[in-house]
Amino acid sequence: MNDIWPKKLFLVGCGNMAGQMLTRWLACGLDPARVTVLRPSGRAVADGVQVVTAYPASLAPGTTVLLGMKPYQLGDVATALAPLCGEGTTLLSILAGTPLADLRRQFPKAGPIVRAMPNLPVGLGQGVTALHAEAASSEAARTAIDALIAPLGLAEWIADEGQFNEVTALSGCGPAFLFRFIDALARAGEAIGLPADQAARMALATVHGSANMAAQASDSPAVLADRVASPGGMTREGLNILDADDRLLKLLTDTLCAARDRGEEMAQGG
Ligand SMILES: NC(=O)C1=CN([C@@H]2O[C@H](COP(=O)(O)OP(=O)(O)OC[C@H]3O[C@@H](n4cnc5c(N)ncnc54)[C@H](O)[C@@H]3O)[C@@H](O)[C@H]2O)C=CC1
Ligand SMILES: O=C(O)[C@@H]1CCC=N1
Repeated sequence: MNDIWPKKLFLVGCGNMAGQMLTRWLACGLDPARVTVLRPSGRAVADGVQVVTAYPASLAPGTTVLLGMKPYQLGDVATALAPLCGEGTTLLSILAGTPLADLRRQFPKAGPIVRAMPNLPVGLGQGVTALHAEAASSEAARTAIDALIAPLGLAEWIADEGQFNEVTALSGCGPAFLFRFIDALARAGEAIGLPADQAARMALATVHGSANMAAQASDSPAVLADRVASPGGMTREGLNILDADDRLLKLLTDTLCAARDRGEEMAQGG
């Protein structure tokens, strides 16, 4: 089998998100000896993965650098990291609201720069990662990134970088909205009289089973919803509440707009 992994992987920051990506890569066969993590705490990450608290003197050609810290730290990180990045360095950025042009300005000598927006379920191989590469990126660079991202779940190249904040709102932030929904479903069950722990278990299992079913069905979720609703039955009355004046649709549209708009602010340095 072809070696799908970068020769070396250098992670700048390994918190919630980058940590999930690394967990999955290691579970799928990435040799930990190829991985170095820079993290201020110096805390161990995984068996065999080198952790450093300062930048190395150089990066080997063929290194892929994952920018996994917070977006506002880009300037400080670039000051130390950019001199280490040459043509043989690929940069993969998961920084929300941070356009490729800003990254290129900070890393003028680096090789291909790819913007990625993963979400937390990548740790299970069930995530979504949106991708966008600079127009000048070679086919080989895109293929290498495809191979690296494939074990994480669904990968979607986004043709227009201008839509990156929209996809971030949908799939990057999406797990938080779904977690909130599961919690609200459980609390609503409690509000109508069910024991809290039982409602929590049943809400989670209902969402889990329904998501799995929707993923395997040939029909759309909209059609599946109607299939649950027996004519004249209970579900229809519930759907009527969600559907009245497009209530749920408007709520989610407002939710995505707010998240998207924050991405726009972050892109302006806010
Ligand atoms: N949490 C999520 O679901 C998602 C997060 N992202 C992006 O991932 C990035 C990280 O977010 P989280 O993992 O949520 O945050 P986090 O706070 O869990 O992780 C950030 C990590 O960076 C480290 N760090 C801080 N300063 C550093 C420095 N100067 N050099 C190297 N490492 C440093 C911190 O120790 C921390 O472990 C952000 O840019 C965010 O936009 C993208 C998609 C989803
Ligand atoms: O909240 C954030 O800014 C990041 C982007 C997507 C998920 N977390």
